[in-house]
Amino acid sequence: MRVLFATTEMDDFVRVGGLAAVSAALPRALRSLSDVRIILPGYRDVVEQFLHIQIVGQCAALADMPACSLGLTSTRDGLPVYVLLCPQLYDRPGNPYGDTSGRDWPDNDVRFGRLASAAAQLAAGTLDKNWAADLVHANDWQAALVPAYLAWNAVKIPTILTIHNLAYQGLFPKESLRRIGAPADSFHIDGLEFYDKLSFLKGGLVYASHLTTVSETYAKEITTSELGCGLEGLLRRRSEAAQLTGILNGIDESWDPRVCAQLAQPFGAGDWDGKQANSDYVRQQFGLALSRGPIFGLVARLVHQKGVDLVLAAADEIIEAGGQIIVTGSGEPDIEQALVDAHRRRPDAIGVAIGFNDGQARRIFAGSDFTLMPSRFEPCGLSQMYAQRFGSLPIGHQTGGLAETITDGETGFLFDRPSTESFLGGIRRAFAAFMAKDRLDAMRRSAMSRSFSWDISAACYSALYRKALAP
Ligand SMILES: Nc1ncnc2c1ncn2[C@@H]1O[C@H](COP(=O)(O)OP(=O)(O)O[C@H]2O[C@H](CO)[C@@H](O)[C@H](O)[C@H]2O)[C@@H](O)[C@H]1O
Repeated sequence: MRVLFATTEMDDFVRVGGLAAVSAALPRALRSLSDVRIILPGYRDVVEQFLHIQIVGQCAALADMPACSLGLTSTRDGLPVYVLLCPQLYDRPGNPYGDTSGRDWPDNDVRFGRLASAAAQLAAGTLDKNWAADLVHANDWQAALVPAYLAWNAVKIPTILTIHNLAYQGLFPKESLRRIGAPADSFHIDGLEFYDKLSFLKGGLVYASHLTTVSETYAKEITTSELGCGLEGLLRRRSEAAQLTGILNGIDESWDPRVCAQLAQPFGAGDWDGKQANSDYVRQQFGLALSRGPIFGLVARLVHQKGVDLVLAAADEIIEAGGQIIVTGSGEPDIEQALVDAHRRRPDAIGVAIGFNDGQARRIFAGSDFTLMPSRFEPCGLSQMYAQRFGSLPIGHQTGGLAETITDGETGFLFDRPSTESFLGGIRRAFAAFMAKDRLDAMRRSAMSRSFSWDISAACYSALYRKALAP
């Protein structure tokens, strides 16, 4: 079975958030089950990392989308990667979605419309004379129009769209329709139109043969007005037609503190001196005061979803009770600034590293006793799984994937509502566990024994692919 996996981030080359980790791990987990190939935009950072890209096809210009070429290359371990080469759109500084100061590129409609229409051509077999896809697996709004371009070209290939986060929809003014060469009659309530705007995500929700999201809980939550972001009606219909499935993400095998080379000292369950060496390391690295109290880590994209404001509201109580806080991540400038201000107020107790570095994140999971995840919503969440493997007990809001991957009182703590009071309830329970050494030992062992392997998820996707091909 030939599968085209369309994405805009992949840990090997470029990452903004959790999508990059999934795009690196899931296709690899599926490799033994199918011929999976990735398609990625040829961002500057991506192209620079390859020594050789073989040009396999040419895409003609379409509306405002420039002509471009399609290259084929592979990762070090041999996973085929198609790279869409269009320097005019992708050869820019900054991240995949915006400039160096974090502003979205004004032509993101054209940038990701180009990706989607090229991916549709590739899947249909008209770009690379040696390859076509039996099925397309598109991810998030950036690739959500692949099923739409296939439908507009009357190509009948089954398509799966995975929603990693419904809150990002790719909304553009009506005029974008012409810029991306979409048929005028697709601007309709049963097509791309969303409150008089063009929604890339909605295109995928309407045209994909099957939808998935990254936990069963979130698959239910997005059919409600609370978390459906205005798309709940459509999602409810697709769910009722058995066309919306929740498949939990996994994490890759590198998340093993016994062999992780980036740690100050590797350690396994029960080797609490080894874990302590990692705590000493991060405490010193972040310039925190010497302390025997717990360290609370926060590794997240710094956006409203993640409830960083709740962490700031809880900070005084954490510190008064003898705890310290270490945060790393990047995101919205005002949230980054609020964290920097908190650090300036209490440099002895709050450590902040703005930016994202995988090694740094791993050292914080290894050195912290608890990981804070007061996300308002969380489709799946990866940090709480990384944290458990590294013996940092997550304190998470009972939502989405957090509710499925944290066992309350056994591998971490769940709290009911995304409010400071409810969150503090979870934090107080964590302090109590920290004081009871036997309980802490048992919880850490239990958390660290979780595998969160990709194998189960990969088997679910593979079964879904097979079903889509033979309905
Ligand atoms: N700039 C950055 N700042 C901080 N951390 C960064 C980062 N870039 C990458 N990361 C890494 O991404 C992890 C966070 O991933 P999550 O899955 O928790 O959230 P995200 O909201 O990005 O992903 C969305 O997609 C994933 C994948 O499906 C879902 O799990 C999740 O719920 C959904 O919101 C961190 O642990 C870190 O390792």
